[in-house]
Amino acid sequence: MERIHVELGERSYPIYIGNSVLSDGELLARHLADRRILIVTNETVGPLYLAALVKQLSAICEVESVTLPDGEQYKTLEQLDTIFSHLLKATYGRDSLIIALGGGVIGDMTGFAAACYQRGVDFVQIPTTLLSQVDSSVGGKTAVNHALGKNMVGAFYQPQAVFIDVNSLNTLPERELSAGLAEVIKYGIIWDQVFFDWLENNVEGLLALEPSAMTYAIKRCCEIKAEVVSLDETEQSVRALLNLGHTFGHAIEAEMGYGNWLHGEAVAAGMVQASYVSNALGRLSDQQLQRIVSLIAACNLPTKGPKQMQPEHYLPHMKRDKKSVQGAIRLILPAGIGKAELRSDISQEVMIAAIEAAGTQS
Ligand SMILES: NC(=O)c1ccc[n+]([C@@H]2O[C@H](COP(=O)([O-])OP(=O)(O)OC[C@H]3O[C@@H](n4cnc5c(N)ncnc54)[C@H](O)[C@@H]3O)[C@@H](O)[C@H]2O)c1
Ligand SMILES: O=C(O)C(=O)C[C@@H](O)[C@H](O)[C@H](O)COP(=O)(O)O
Ligand SMILES: [Zn+2]
Repeated sequence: MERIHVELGERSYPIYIGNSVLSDGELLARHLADRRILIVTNETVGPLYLAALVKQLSAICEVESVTLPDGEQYKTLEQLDTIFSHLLKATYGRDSLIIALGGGVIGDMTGFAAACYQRGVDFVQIPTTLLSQVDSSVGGKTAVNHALGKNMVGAFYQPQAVFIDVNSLNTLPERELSAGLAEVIKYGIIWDQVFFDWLENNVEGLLALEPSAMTYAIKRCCEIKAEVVSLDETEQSVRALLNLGHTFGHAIEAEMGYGNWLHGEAVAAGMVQASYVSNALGRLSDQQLQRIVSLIAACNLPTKGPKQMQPEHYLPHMKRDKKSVQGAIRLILPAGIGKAELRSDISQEVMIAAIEAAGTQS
């Protein structure tokens, strides 16, 4: 069992990574005993993992569950209300604890519900997708979508603990595994060239769910995310680097209709588009650009934008991005491999040229 510490003063918490975390009664009891717990899950993950978790928890606490519909299109205020209604009808108090059992959609919504319910109750993340294990369960960004933009209504609200059971990936569809690898690659590009090199040499093992490769990748991503979040919890500076590819990617998700392009797929294409901007500025060599494109393609991820989107379709979304200042778009751009920078001096012409250079799907 691996344990990573997220250092945030009184909001610090552990991340546990292992292959039997969900059946480790002693570990769960350490964090959850004697609490009144509501598990939030969805109609796909519930049938797979809810019964086993409830069985463990029933021995140590009072537990109920609520099951939401599955999909990015349900990451809405309406579904949040379903959680609140359940909590209120069953008279959950401020001493309650909410568990997110699922991928990033369930994690982001449950975290936001926990931040809001009676002005804040404890919550724990049990992420079951690769993407949520390497990224969304850590760091306390919680939110729901708005028709006009991704994650536009939310809060920074940290969990009490994160329990990552690598075995849960065995039931994950291949497309979702690839989507998670997009955020894995992101860490290599923005922070750790050695990790990027390692990824190039271990793609096959990761796609085959080889346990030691997968556990290492999840651990390294959580270490990097914990380090970045500890330095800058509320994205005043360095945390913005975790947004590589997201200004373009969120535009794709919103424009294409939530759920049509998976978050990881949109981020993959967005990282390529951002890399073309860097290349045009002389901050990323042709060879480095090609390595990024090749690694993304090797993970069965898109390297080009959707054929339905012309460059001008991106811009209204990009202007609403949360990193924008007074309507000016700010981009995270690779500065070589293993390093990235926040740039606010990129003209829209350069952005459009990069989207065109990256290409659109045929
Ligand atoms: N808060 C953050 O820092 C952060 C970081 C990255 C992404 N996100 C958000 O996370 C979301 C994407 O998360 P995601 O990729 O996990 O998508 P998701 O939550 O939609 O899960 C993907 C699919 O896999 C299913 N699933 C989950 N676990 C499974 C399992 N073990 N076996 C079989 N099926 C399983 C889900 O039901 C869903 O159909 C987006 O909304 C994105 O904005 C947030
Ligand atoms: O944790 C962060 O910070 C991130 O930016 C991680 C991203 O992968 C994630 O998609 C996040 O939800 C995007 O944040 P947003 O502020 O652009 O909505
Ligand atoms: Zn993301």
